[in-house]
Amino acid sequence: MAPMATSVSTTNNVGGIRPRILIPEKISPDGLAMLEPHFDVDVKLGLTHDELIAQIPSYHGLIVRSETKVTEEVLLAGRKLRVVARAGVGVDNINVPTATSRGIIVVNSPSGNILAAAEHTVALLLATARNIGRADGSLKQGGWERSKLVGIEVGRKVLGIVGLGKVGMNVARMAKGLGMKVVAVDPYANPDMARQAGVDLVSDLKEILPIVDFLTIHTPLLATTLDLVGEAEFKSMKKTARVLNVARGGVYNEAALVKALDEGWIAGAGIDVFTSEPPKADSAAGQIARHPNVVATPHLGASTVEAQENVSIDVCTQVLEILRGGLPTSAVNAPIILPEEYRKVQPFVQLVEKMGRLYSQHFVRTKGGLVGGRKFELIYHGDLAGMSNTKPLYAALVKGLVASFSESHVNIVNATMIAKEKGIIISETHSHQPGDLSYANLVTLKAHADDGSGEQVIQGYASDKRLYISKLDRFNATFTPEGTMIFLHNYDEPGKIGGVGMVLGSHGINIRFMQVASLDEESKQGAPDAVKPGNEALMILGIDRPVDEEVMEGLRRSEGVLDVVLVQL
Ligand SMILES: NC(=O)C1=CN([C@@H]2O[C@H](COP(=O)(O)OP(=O)(O)OC[C@H]3O[C@@H](n4cnc5c(N)ncnc54)[C@H](O)[C@@H]3O)[C@@H](O)[C@H]2O)C=CC1
Ligand SMILES: O=C(O)C(=O)COP(=O)(O)O
Repeated sequence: MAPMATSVSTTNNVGGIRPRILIPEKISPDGLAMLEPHFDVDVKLGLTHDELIAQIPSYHGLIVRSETKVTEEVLLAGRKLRVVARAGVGVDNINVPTATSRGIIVVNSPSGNILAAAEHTVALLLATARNIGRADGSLKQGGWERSKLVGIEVGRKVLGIVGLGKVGMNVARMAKGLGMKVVAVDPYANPDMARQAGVDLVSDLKEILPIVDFLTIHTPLLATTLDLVGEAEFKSMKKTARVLNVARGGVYNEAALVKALDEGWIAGAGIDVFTSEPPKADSAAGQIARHPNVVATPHLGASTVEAQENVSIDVCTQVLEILRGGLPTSAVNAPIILPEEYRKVQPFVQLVEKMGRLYSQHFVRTKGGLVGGRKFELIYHGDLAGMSNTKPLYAALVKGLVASFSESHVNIVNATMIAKEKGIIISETHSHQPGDLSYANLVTLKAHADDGSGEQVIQGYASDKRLYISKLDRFNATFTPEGTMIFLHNYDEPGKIGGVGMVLGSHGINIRFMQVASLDEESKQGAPDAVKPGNEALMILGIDRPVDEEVMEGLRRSEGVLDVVLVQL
């Protein structure tokens, strides 16, 4: 079938790069309307896996439900991808480890559809108890079967729940409302919440299997939950028991379920999800879907108008935020950071990244040092010292440090992994010393070298959203780290500025700003005779464009110049 393409918006931004978002599944328009003004949103339903791989390279965002398999191949082909959004809960159709290693943020909507899923579970519970599917089918075929379709009541019956998470807990409350006794197994559940909901929490699935009249599983599909209920488990259940699955195909072993139904080990099942969707006719899943004692639905748990609106708005809000450089509220592969925390830390994210770039270009060139294999210390002073979630700052430092020598796209998702790969060790210190408060928020970056080249220091602060570097190694300065800059280490003698101005002027290079930073007090006193004690300075020049080696050589040859470094920030 040819893919159906609907371009919700195709206009481009002035100046070109307008992020593109691909949507290969039906997503409620409520969220998409938020994206249209900012991005090119292409809804292309019915793409095959190969078509998805062919199309993904030009997209920055991908929004899916459960049908699209976001495999390693798709993620590797998605060279521009920044975010994969799952408009729902389960991310088992997304290769999250690959996304993480590529720095792609995976977001979901953890609670937008849980009420829908819980209600669908209850719908299947009652449908299996009262043979609703068969009765409806028979009547539509012209039948009028009453005695064959006698059901059972659910009130006063025992419901076993495996996985007392968001969906499981909602099912528990609804079942209590139906007058059921509820028992649950979940090693990570909150016992107080269970008690308050009137649920008996037990530690072992084996304990509840012989006593339940209905069993429902609400765990994600993990290695530990695959085939949670197999032949042995079905055999230990009451012959009158019914099982429900609105979680994921595979938590009940499908072949064992067919056997349990055929052999009469249990009485029936209500199944919404299958190991392969749609189930293949000759597979166990297909047999389940067709079985007369099964009420089957085609993965409809989240398919309500309300749930689809919720999940669409939830994930589109996050996609918007991420593609504008912000952070999501429910990333599957990134730490959670609250919006107000992020607003506070945001200017420092830029500052710390610049400090990392400055380090890797300035110190590595002047001292012949290394970035990889080094130990760095980030020290937060003033108000920043009180921040508990400094993960964005950590990530920004890794990004700044590796930007000059690596193609890696570093972000909050993969920063720890990339730092580890490069042998960069970063410790963070929250300094509460009163002496630190010359600025409200100050960050110090220290690099400790094992090779004897000493300790390097960069200090900076942000004020009114402007960034400043206030110390570079032994020099006190105040400059804005941006654009192309030349750092010229020289003897502090008259005539230096004129000489440098002449060299740059003769090559037609404009100086945006210039500053002479002097040695800090401690260094003035301790300076060795060879460098004329207290007589060193660091000239910092902001220039309007990158310069070539000839200009740099000209500067190096100028009288009294010790060292010249070109830095791009
Ligand atoms: N059919 C559908 O359309 C929908 C299906 N779902 C699926 O429902 C499932 C549950 O979703 P939520 O409740 O939102 O997840 P959740 O993460 O809130 O809850 C899962 C619970 O399972 C528990 N658990 C994990 N391993 C366990 C084990 N071995 N034994 C017992 N408990 C275990 C966890 O402690 C957690 O409390 C997911 O697989 C999700 O994809 C969710 C929405 C719609
Ligand atoms: O949210 C989930 O986990 C679901 O299974 C819902 O899947 P869907 O978005 O309806 O394809």
